[in-house]
Amino acid sequence: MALVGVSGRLAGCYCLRAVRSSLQVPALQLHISKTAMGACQKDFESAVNQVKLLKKDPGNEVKLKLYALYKQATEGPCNTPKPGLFDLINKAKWDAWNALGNLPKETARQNYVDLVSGLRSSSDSSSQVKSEADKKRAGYDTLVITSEDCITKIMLNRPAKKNALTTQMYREIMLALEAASKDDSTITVFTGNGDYYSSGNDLTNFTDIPPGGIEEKAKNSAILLRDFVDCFIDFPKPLVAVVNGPAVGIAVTILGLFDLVYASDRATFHTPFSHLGQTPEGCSSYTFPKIMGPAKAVEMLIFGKKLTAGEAYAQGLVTEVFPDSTFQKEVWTRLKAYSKLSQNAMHISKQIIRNHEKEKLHAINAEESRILQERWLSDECMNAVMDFFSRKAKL
Ligand SMILES: CCCCC/C=C/CC(=O)SCCNC(=O)CCNC(=O)[C@H](O)C(C)(C)COP(=O)(O)OP(=O)(O)OC[C@H]1O[C@@H](n2cnc3c(N)ncnc32)[C@H](O)[C@@H]1OP(=O)(O)O
Repeated sequence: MALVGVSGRLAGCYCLRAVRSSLQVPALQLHISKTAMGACQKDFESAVNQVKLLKKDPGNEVKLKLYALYKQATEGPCNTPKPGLFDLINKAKWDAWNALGNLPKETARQNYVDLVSGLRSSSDSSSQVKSEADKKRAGYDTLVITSEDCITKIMLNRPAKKNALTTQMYREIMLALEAASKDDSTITVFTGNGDYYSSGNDLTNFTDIPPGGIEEKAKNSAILLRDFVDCFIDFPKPLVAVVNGPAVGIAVTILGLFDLVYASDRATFHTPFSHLGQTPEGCSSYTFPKIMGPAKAVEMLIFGKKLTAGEAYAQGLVTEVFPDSTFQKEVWTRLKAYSKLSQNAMHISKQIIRNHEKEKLHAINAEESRILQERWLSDECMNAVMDFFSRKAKL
């Protein structure tokens, strides 16, 4: 379970700043440290700044060590009250700090400097190796993007986590869509790497709490969600989902904004919002009743009924279902043929079909995001996330 920070790789300074904040090592605290510093004060301050520049997420264990050493170096031994059992993040931080016992401030400072220096050298060497891969992936950590036969393929690439969508991933998808809207391709395709299409929102997104607390987290998440969905509403080219396996949550709702949805017969479609104390997003409160009629939409969006690929086809959410054994071959043959059609005619046709709904969709998206911002602060939602991570609940 990710106790602090974001799981997965962190691409840039922004993310690391967020991680650092979640560990409560703000730069403002440096003035406290100055009084306690001896000979290596400069080294320590410089190490604190270098943490911001690390390109790779060092992982929760290391982040906890950094936090503990920082607190020990600046405040001495831990003597604050132990957080409650369910305050998982603060308890993990408190445990890490408390474990340092009476370690002298000078030693903690030195250990902090040594730890950061080790992280920097491993980060430098791994970024050298990565620079080769970057040429292919064009700077995306969580997606594999390829362009071939006038088709840009955006593949979700966290198979070990069932392609659950982290905040980094939402941002990378927005960048990828922006790039695809301007490249030479005629069609843009979304698919997943591994056995899942996507298990939806990564629930660890709810555990990385910024200094402003959960209200700030909910507000930022609602903005990110709204911006993310807006990119799909506005995407100008034919957008195709190649649903290679089960799809959950936002990976399903957003399909209502795609132009074609091809599914393997292994795929399932599940929107368990009421199980999670949440409400529909991705404009599904509007697109699903429109696509499948209100009764079937309610079964999915309120009661969380999981559809097979065949059922999703019967409801109109899926364009066509293929046997899994021939899925990739059949779908890509079809898409390659489509991609040779007249580019401008396809794009203009999409505008004619979609444009008259755009304004409405943006308004619905804003409203769904606003409602979710409130939902994320509810006990129902928080308990559901806790249950998932304590292995009490799985879909
Ligand atoms: C900016 C914010 C926008 C928010 C928009 C809101 C969107 C709403 C939604 O999307 S709601 C849907 C949320 N998704 C879920 O609730 C799915 C939770 N996952 C599961 O129930 C199961 O993992 C499963 C049914 C998808 C797959 O079960 P299975 O037994 O086959 O596999 P594992 O559970 O062992 O999964 C392998 C590892 O992947 C991790 N994982 C899978 N999905 C998620 C997820 N959504 N969030 C976080 N982590 C996920 C799982 O924890 C395993 O990790 P581990 O190997 O480290 O244990």
